[in-house]
Amino acid sequence: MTTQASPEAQPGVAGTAARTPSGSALSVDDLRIRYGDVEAVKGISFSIEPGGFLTLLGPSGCGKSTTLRCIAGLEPAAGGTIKVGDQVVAGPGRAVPPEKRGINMVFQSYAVWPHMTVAKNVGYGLKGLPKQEVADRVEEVLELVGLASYARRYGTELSGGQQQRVALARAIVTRPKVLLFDEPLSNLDAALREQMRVELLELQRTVGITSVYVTHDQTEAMSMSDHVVLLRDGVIEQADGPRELYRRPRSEFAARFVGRADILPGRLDTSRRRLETATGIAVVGAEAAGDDVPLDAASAVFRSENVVVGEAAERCENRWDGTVERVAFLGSHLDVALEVGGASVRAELRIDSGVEPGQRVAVGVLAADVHFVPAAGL
Ligand SMILES: Nc1ncnc2c1ncn2[C@@H]1O[C@H](COP(=O)(O)OP(=O)(O)OP(=O)(O)O)[C@@H](O)[C@H]1O
Repeated sequence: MTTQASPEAQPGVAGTAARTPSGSALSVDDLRIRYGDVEAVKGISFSIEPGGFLTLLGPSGCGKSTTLRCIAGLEPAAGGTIKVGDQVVAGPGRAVPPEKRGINMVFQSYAVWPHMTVAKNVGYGLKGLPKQEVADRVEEVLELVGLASYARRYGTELSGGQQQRVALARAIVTRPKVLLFDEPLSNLDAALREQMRVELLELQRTVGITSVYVTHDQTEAMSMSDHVVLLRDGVIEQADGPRELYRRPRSEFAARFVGRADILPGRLDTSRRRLETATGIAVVGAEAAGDDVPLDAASAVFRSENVVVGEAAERCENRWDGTVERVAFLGSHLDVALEVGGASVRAELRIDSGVEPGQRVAVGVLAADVHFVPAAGL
């Protein structure tokens, strides 16, 4: 498990196993959450500086939503501490109620009240404030989410994307310290989802609100976050900046979960830069494997888009003879399955590469694109 912030992690967010650093907008330290005998979250720690955008990413059941709900105060913590700014909102003998945490949450189901106008939906959380102030603040946020001209519409008269914007406006109008998002875009179709991703991030940057976002969609996580906390079975598998997580996954699980990876298990030699598979394929990397990688149970990892064939392979330190097994046309590229010395390698090739099933080709990968992780199962 890695909880170190990477050198290229953006300012604003830190994945860390250390005690809650001062100056964080939100910090979670050794958080544990139980459902009866089942420990759903097993001691996770991370923190976000003001204005940061952190994503909890992972497969179904890894504990993302449970963690988010616990931060919101909707689930009790069985151990550990949650702080919003300097205030402990959950900790030994302490559980601040959800409405007193200074946190708002945006859900997958927009929960927009159909019988109320957009303005009433958004202003609901401001009850008790002077009428004019409510009107001004509602107008201000509706402007921000691009719904200024929809104030008098009813919830039933809105599209899915517009409802999600209302939900967003309602969540920010009370000016919470932290905003939580639970898969907010998953009910939208692909095109709208992409558009909303951009809009949501722009809004987050404009308002500068500290955000925690839950998704199982790696594209969403990579494109929106300063920092990604990848969860697996209730523990942190890797906490890193999105680029670092993609370029340097620290495990086979992380490599497979984020992007498409080729993974060749084998033994490292003592230089820790050269691996040999059981079938005798040698794979060299530009950098030596880290100390956490056992010599006799390592895997070489590289991205499918970094695999080249034909003449381009001549430039690569890793050059193997291969056979094209399958070619699938995916619009933007070809997904090509290759057999290389008994191992399977996937390549993403240009659509004009001219490869055909059965063809013998030179297959290449630059050493700089290879790195080593512990073989799975350890
Ligand atoms: N109310 C509950 N009672 C018992 N177990 C629960 C409850 N809610 C969640 N769990 C269990 O806790 C674990 C984590 O669930 P959680 O919903 O946090 O996962 P998730 O990563 O958000 O998954 P998904 O993407 O499917 O929502 C799972 O094993 C789940 O079965």
